[in-house]
Amino acid sequence: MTTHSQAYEETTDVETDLTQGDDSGDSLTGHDEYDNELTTEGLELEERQALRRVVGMSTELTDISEVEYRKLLLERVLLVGVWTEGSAEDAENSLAELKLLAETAGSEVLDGVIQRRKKPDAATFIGSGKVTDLRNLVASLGADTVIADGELAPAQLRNLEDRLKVKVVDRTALILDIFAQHAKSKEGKAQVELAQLQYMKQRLRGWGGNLSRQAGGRVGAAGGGIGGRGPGETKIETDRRRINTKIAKLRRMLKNMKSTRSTMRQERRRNLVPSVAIAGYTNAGKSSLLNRITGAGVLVEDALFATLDPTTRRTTTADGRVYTLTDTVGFVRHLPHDIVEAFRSTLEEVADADLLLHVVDGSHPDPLAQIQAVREVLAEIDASDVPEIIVINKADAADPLALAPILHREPTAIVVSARTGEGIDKLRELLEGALPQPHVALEVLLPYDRGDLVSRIHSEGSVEHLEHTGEGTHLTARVHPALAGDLTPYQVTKAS
Ligand SMILES: Nc1nc2c(ncn2[C@@H]2O[C@H](COP(=O)(O)OP(=O)(O)OP(=O)(O)O)[C@@H](O)[C@H]2O)c(=O)[nH]1
Ligand SMILES: [Mg+2]
Repeated sequence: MTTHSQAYEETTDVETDLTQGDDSGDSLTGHDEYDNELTTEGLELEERQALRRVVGMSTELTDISEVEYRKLLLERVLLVGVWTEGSAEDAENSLAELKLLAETAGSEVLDGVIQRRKKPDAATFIGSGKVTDLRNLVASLGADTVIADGELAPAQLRNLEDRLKVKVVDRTALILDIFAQHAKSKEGKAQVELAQLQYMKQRLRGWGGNLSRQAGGRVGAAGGGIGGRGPGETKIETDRRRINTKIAKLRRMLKNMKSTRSTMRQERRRNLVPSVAIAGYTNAGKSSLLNRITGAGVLVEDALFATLDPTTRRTTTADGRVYTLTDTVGFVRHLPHDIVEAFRSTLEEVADADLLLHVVDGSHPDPLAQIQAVREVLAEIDASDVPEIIVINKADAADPLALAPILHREPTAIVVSARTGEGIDKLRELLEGALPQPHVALEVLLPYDRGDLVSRIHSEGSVEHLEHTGEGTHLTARVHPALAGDLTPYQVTKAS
């Protein structure tokens, strides 16, 4: 018997009953078998309460341009998951992560329940009989929102809201909400808004269906004008049109921003400055690592998705070669596709890098799953071919025994702690060795009045040997072709 007491201190009988058994539900055929598992003793008394109208339900889209939807106002939430595959522990980890996400979004998690099913119910996500029990639980806890650990189809969302009588939100909407709260730059905000609108557009039917009923006989939406009034369907059509217009506008805006960004990138390319991107699961310590390596003061927070805007810092190798290090948005399991799509231009930073520091939280209960999830996103943004160094962070907090399986799977991984500095020197060494080497190897003798060229070799190339002689500075180095051109007059011999 497994319980969720780890993640949810206030574990109820409900969830323990739902997590019986220890492997995938092969023997389970239909949802009816589950309908009596949820024990609800003592909940009958709450029956009447369950039907009460919960404050904060009204989420009618009055003005699309405000993306009202962004303000989910999740307050007292109940989490619900469907455990379809993997171990009980995996299912619990997933719900524990959902709890972190919900808290990051600013809500108070009252409880979490998991139902063991072969697959989510097509109509109601959890078994249809379970919905009644869930409604009782919602009522007894006084929850105002239910968050489903997955992506709900519009019909599932509508059905659940109808029956639970509280707002229902899925994992995707929750992540979008966090992104909306954290986006700071103009580009970041536009990207999130685009993702939200796309998500909302697909669900307009579901939301609209509920909303038109909620709106009752009210006349039209504010700003809707003559065309905006009338029955729900018409309003949905109006909303859809407005959303499409807004989406097109955001796309244009982002396209312009993207070209600025790629100009900046091209500039770096032209100067042949190697670029290193720090990628990894959210909260793995990417920003901390950037700070530790470069001394940058990037925001570090024990929150998911603290960083949405990529920060690039120039720094130098031990031998003075300049490279850039970019901190990026964190990844998460099932990162909503709309987000990946919207953040594509930001994520191109990763795909375009010469080297990837893939940061993993060594103190996390399931670091290998994190690595897997990150690699899935990397593949989605065509970054699978970028050379990668796996950096297992938080060594100070991790159980050394827990690190063994990761090192076994990823033998070239390096263990560090951005907090204590452990392993950082070794990481720098590894990183510097993995930077692309300039192609042209040469040997030059530079007169002492050409100190400018000596410093260029240091910052743009890599010095293999340096000696001060009577006639000037004698250097063997590798440099990029443009610099090699400038050095030709001083060349002693030329290797290939
Ligand atoms: N114990 C320990 N905690 C760490 C270490 N590195 C980072 N942290 C903590 O982990 C949390 C997340 O760190 P961040 O650097 O913000 O992580 P991030 O990967 O940038 O997170 P997002 O930007 O939210 O995706 C913070 O509370 C850090 O203090 C470490 O080496 N050891
Ligand atoms: Mg960060």
